[in-house]
Formats: sequence, structure tokens, C-alpha cells
Amino acid sequence: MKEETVSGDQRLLELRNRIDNIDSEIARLISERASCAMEVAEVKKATGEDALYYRPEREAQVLRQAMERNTGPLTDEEMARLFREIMSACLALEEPVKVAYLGPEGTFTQQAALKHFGNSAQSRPLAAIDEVFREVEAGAVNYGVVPVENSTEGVINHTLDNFMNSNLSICGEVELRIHHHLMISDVTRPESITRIYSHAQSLAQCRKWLDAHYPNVERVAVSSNADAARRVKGEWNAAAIAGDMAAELYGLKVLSEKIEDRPDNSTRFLIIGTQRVPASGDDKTSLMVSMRNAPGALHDMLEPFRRYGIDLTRVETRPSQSGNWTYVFFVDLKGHCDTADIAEALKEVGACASDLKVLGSYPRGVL
Ligand SMILES: O=C(O)C(=O)C[C@]1(C(=O)O)C=C[C@@H](O)C=C1
Repeated sequence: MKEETVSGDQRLLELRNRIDNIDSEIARLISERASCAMEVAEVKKATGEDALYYRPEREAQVLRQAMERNTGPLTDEEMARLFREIMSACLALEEPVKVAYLGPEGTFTQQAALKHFGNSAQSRPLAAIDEVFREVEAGAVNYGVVPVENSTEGVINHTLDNFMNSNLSICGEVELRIHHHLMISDVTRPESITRIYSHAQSLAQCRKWLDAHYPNVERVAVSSNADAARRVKGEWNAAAIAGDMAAELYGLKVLSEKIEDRPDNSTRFLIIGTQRVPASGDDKTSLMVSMRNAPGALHDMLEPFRRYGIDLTRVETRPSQSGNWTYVFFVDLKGHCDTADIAEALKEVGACASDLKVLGSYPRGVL
């Protein structure tokens, strides 16, 4: 028995020594990589004033390679997340990237910003989607992160409408699995809950669960999930529906976990900026098309895509801001707008549309 303990201790010591040696090797390689990124920055600086340090297409390739190379035991996603952070730190050495997101702190949009840019980006919460657009346009930040669609509740109109009056383009997308929890503060009495705060979209995403568990409790829609969590602090008869980040930020206790009606509930966010992103090898293109109000207009718009075999992943319709009963179509398709077939199809669609704007070609979300 005693001998076994001794040899167990010995084995542990040996393994930890091995880990120490591996760690110093990893640290040496990370430093070497960081020095390389600094040299990359010098090369970019030599190109002139508005050198672009953040390169979405290259980041997507690095993350995809990390996943393809991976042979376990870590999952591909875990491996890519580690590289996400290394690259985030390397980019911060080149130039710290400034990102605005739809706040306040603790929202899913903050989580999306972190997932996309990593922890070394400087991020700033703003109160409204319009403000995020404005700050990026004004050059106060380099990029913005805004929600665009939810798999349960559909499109976020406010984001699409902002593109009608903006010259910003889409440089990336990020998808986030959305898990909602019912949370309370340390003074809340669970049996006395009479009010549940959350963002309207989140209340809608948990409608069935709420009907089953809190049918007679008032549902109060507030400006964000984080705001809901903040309100609950100190209210003995209220609960909030929000995510992990909000629970942590406001020190709330999770009463019921993962209460969203659909287990695959996810939200897609857009990265907005001023940069044109080259092809990464697996890209998407977003368009905004205005058609004349005539019979067959929608068919005319879609037909060239069918002919060139282009895969449309989404078509949304929004009322145009220029006249009653005229519409703008938001179209997402697979591929980059520099690809010959897509460029040809766009030329044809442009010829029959009253307006066609490529909002951006960008790498498909990796993580
Ligand atoms: O390849 C580049 O352009 C780099 O700047 C290096 C690097 C990296 O760390 O791999 C860092 C930032 C860019 O957004 C992309 C990649």
C-alpha cells in the first residue's frame, strides 16, 4: 500500500516535470510567434497610413487549420479557441483593435465580440445598434458587433435597416449558441416571484417554458438581458432571464438552467467595419437589393443566382425607407463576390435592380 503511494507520487512528479518542460517549449514558441506578428506589423506599416492590421480572412484560415490539424484529445473547437486567444494577443501587439458592441456589459453580443476577437481586443459597450454603426462610421472604433438573426425568433430588423443609411460593410460573422437561465439575487424568495425581466426576444425564446412553469407571473420586457439581471439585484420578488455572462457580472444565482424552448437556439452576429475582406476559401456574401415594384421582380432577382448555381442561404424583405409599399431584399449567399460566377450573377441582378449593394464578402463563422 505504502509502496503504491510512493510510486504514485513519483509518477505525478514525473508527469508534472514533463508538463513543465512542455510549457516552457510552448511559451518559447508563442513568443517566437508573437515576434513574427510584430514583423508582420512592420511590413503592413510600410504599406502606408491606413495599414490594416486585423485580417479576418487570415484569422479564419489560421483557426480552420488549427481544427484540421487537431488529432485530439482536445476537441477541434477547444483547440481553435486556444489559437483564437494567441492570435488575439499577437494582434494586440501589432495594434490594439477597438470594438464596439451592443451593450450593456453582460449581453450575448459582448460574448459574441469576445468569441470573435478574443480577450485582447479593447471592447466598449454601446446602448443601441444605431450607436454601434455611428461609432464605427465616425472612426471612434475599428469594428462593431451587432446581432442580426436568431434561429427561433428570426431577423433583427433594426440591424438590417441600419444598412440602408450606412456605408459600412460586413467583415465577419459569428454564431453563438444561446442558453437562457432563470436567475435570482440572494434576496429573492423563489416561491414569491411575481415578475420576470428579460429582453423581448429572450422572453419569446422561452415562451413555452414560462407558460409551463410561471404561467401567472408578469413578463416584463426590458432593453437587454444584462439590464434584466441588473434590475433583479435587490428585488425580492423578481427574477431575470439572461445568460452566463450576466449571471456572473451581477452575482446572480441560476435557479433553472437552459430554459430556451429550442435546444439549438442560436444567434448570428455581424462584424461591421470599413474594410473589404479578400477571399478566405470558405466565404459568404451579403447583398442589399432594391427592385422596382413590378410583377415578377422577385423572380428576376433570383433567377440569375439559380442559373449560376449559387447557393442562397437567406432572403429577407424589409420595407424600403424611400416609399410606401416598396421593398428592399437582404440576400446572403455562399461564396465570395470576387468569384467569377458570383461576379457575373451580380452583374445581371444589378441590371434589373434599381439598386444593388454588396454589403460585404466575409469568412463563414469558424468557431
Ligand atoms: O497574418 C497577419 O496578417 C497577421 O497580422 C498575423 C495574425 C496572427 O497572429 O496570425 C494577427 C492578426 C491578423 O488579424 C491575422 C493574423
